[in-house]
Amino acid sequence: MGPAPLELDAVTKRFGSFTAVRDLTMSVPKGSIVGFLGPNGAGKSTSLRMALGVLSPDKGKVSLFGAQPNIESLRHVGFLPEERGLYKKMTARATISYFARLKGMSAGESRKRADELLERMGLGDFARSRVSKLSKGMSQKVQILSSLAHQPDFLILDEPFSGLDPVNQQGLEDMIIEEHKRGATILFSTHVMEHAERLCDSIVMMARGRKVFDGTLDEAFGALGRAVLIGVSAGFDLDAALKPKGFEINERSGDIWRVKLPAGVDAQDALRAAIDAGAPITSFRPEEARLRDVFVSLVSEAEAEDLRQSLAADTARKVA
Ligand SMILES: Nc1ncnc2c1ncn2[C@@H]1O[C@H](COP(=O)(O)OP(=O)(O)OP(=O)(O)O)[C@@H](O)[C@H]1O
Repeated sequence: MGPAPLELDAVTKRFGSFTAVRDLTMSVPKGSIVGFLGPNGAGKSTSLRMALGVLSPDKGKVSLFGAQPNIESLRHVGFLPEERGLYKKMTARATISYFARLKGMSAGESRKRADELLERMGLGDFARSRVSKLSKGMSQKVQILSSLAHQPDFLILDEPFSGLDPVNQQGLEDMIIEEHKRGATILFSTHVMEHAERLCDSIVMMARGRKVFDGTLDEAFGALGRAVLIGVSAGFDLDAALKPKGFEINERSGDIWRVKLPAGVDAQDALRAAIDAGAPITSFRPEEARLRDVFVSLVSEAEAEDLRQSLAADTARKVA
């Protein structure tokens, strides 16, 4: 099986007194597609830079194919950086073939591969156009193709979907699936949950430099808990009616209430309890959890925890 493409073991990265990544442990197993999620500033790009050896961690250990990132292991990696940048005067074809050659492909092979990839991404007619003549989305596609032209074993894509329209986002999803079928392991960062939902085996979620979740999609939905949405006629207090029956309501939108389902209790039980309590029910729908909900819930928990810790630290300072 060989070593995992990537293992981060308790890595921490500080910039001055600011900790961008704190004690992050994660693993990207061979053959997986892992989504790396988190809001702006969560520490995703910093972690990916450490994975590639562009930044060194202040603490902890990075292992790329079983060793510290080095020239040999990096040949097997394709990387799309968050900061985009291509040589404006080069043609699309020359750009892709140049990056493939840097990673060891022969000149002839790299040109053939560039043509193939440009055709596949709908850019066949622009193969000989200079990058300066391409639209923003087109040059983004050229940059993505440049990262995978040498058929890497491990693809690390930092926000690959940003800057692409919905049709091209779909094209990129298809390409990621193809790369995976070819045998590549893939790690990509995003804050668009839908891509992760469709593509990933597992996800790692970050907030404020800390890992807040690491597991499969099913486990992520499990972390959120199940719920049912019950609509009642205006003015009825469903919370007051269901609380004595052991149900908890944490959200409400107009007259639609989100009733949490404790373990072992299903949606029908909540409906029955609401009817028994005399609720004038207008609608009933078991909630279909989305990754977006899990994300919002875990990120807000992490933010609340941060706030609690800083208030506690403030109080401790004042007392001292
Ligand atoms: N070289 C640096 N010097 C100082 N601070 C930095 C540096 N690089 C990143 N940071 C800070 O570290 C934090 C994490 O940044 P990072 O780019 O890793 O987040 P991210 O999760 O990739 O966010 P985004 O989705 O916005 O790209 C941010 O607050 C950022 O300002």
